[in-house]
This record gives sequence, C-alpha cells and structure tokens, in this order.
Amino acid sequence: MRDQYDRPAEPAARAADVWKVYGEGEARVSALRGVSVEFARGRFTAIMGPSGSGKSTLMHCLAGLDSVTRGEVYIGATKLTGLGDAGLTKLRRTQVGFIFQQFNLLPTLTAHENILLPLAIAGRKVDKEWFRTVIDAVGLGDRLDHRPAQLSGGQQQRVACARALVSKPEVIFADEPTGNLDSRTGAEVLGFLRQSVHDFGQTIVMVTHDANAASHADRVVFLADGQIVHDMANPTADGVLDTIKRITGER
Ligand SMILES: Nc1ncnc2c1ncn2[C@@H]1O[C@H](COP(=O)(O)OP(=O)(O)OP(=O)(O)O)[C@@H](O)[C@H]1O
Repeated sequence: MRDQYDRPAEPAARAADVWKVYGEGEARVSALRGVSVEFARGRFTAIMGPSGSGKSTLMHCLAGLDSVTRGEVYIGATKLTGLGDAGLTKLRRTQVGFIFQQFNLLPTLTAHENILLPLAIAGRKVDKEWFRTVIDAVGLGDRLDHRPAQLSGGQQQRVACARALVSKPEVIFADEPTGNLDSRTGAEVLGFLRQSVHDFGQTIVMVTHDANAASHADRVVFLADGQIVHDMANPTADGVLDTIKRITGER
C-alpha cells in the first residue's frame, strides 16, 4: 500500500518493545525499557528528554549503530534485528543519513567531495539533477570547492545536510545538529531541515536539548529513564519547555 504522496505506507522507522541493557551486575544500566515508537514518512520528529534518558541510545539502535537487547527495529520494511554486520553496513549506507553536532566532514576534502563521499563509498552513481537540487536548496552553489576550514559552522552543517540528503535515505538521523551553532545559524539549518521534509518528503529524526529547535519539528517524543513518557504533535517552544519541566520535576 502507498500513501497519497506515493510513498509506502509503513513507517520510515519503527521500534517495537525495544530494551537496551549495558553492562552486567553492579554496572548494569537499562538505557531503554520497552520503547515502542513509529516515525511516519515525510515527517520531522524531535526526541527530547533529560540527560541520560536514552535519547542517543534510541537513535543508535534505530540507525543500526548499536544492537538491541530485546525487541525489534525496522527501517522501512527492513528488520534490523538479526541482520549481520554486512547487512547493517549496507543498510546504513543506503537507507540512513546522519547529521552530527560536530559536522564530521573530512578536512582534506572539498564540500563537493564531502557531499558525494557516502555515494562513492557505497559505489552508487550520482544523480546529477538531484545533486543540483540539493545544492540549490542548501545554498552552497558558490562554496563547493571550499574545504571545511574555509567554511563557517553553519555552512559546514549545510554541507553535512546535503551529504545526508544526496543519497535519498529512508531516514536522516540528526544528533544535536544545532548544538555547535549560534541561534541564528541554527535556525537557518533547522529551516533547511524543515524545508527538506516539506519539499522532498524526507523523514528526519532529531535528538535535541533545545526546546526552540524541537519546535521546528512536527512532533516531539519525550523520553525519561528509558521510556517514552509523552508524545506531542505540532509543538511550540513553550509547550516543549513546560513538558520538560514537568518530566524533570516528576523524576
Ligand atoms: N556504552 C555504554 N555503556 C554503559 N552505559 C551506557 C553506554 N551508553 C549509554 N549508557 C548509559 O545509558 C543511559 C542512557 O544514555 P544515553 O546516552 O542514551 O542518554 P541521552 O539521553 O542521550 O543523554 P545525553 O542527553 O546526556 O546525551 C545512561 O545512563 C548512560 O550512562
């Protein structure tokens, strides 16, 4: 079945009763305790919660960067749990895009080369028209030959956004994408992420501590102590702040 945008109807990513336990004995930590959540296609979702609530663990499990102790994870129709290392590597290369707080660009490569690196590694052909569309959207046309050190933080993060988008992944996972940017530049990057959801139907899941950043999303999922404690549609910064205060107060 497909939806009105001709996208498959299943969620872009899904966790079903996921548990993640680190360590043993005295050092045992249950970072995720029975998390079930679906991320609809073409939506921008923020994950929030106090420090240590399991946000990064959930993102890493969803992206196939970490294994789950119990439960199941899907990217599109692909079940990650049970895929071997080779299968997971292929999935991460073809179906998942990443945006990190520290940009994670290779310093010796130009913006152009950085953007195309994941496709080169995966041995995939470049769709030139799509590449142009992405470059125009992030507004990097005149910076493509620059190396990261010759770009501002905001420009570097836009290169990272283009790198994530160019392979048309099922989901882009963004880990504190504005954490290293001032508020104006951060807002530009968030505006661009929002636009890629609206214009290209991209699915984005973003971990953030910033209520203002979360208010750019369609939905905010709140974690506390490894469990989902609240799910908010059409968030406002004030609504997000109130919820965070309530969750922190209840702990
Ligand atoms: N590799 C690991 N080994 C042992 N414990 C871990 C490991 N990774 C995370 N944890 C623990 O799991 C819990 C959840 O951590 P996680 O990093 O997912 O939280 P978070 O919400 O992303 O926190 P923050 O906002 O501080 O980044 C914490 O108690 C943390 O100490």
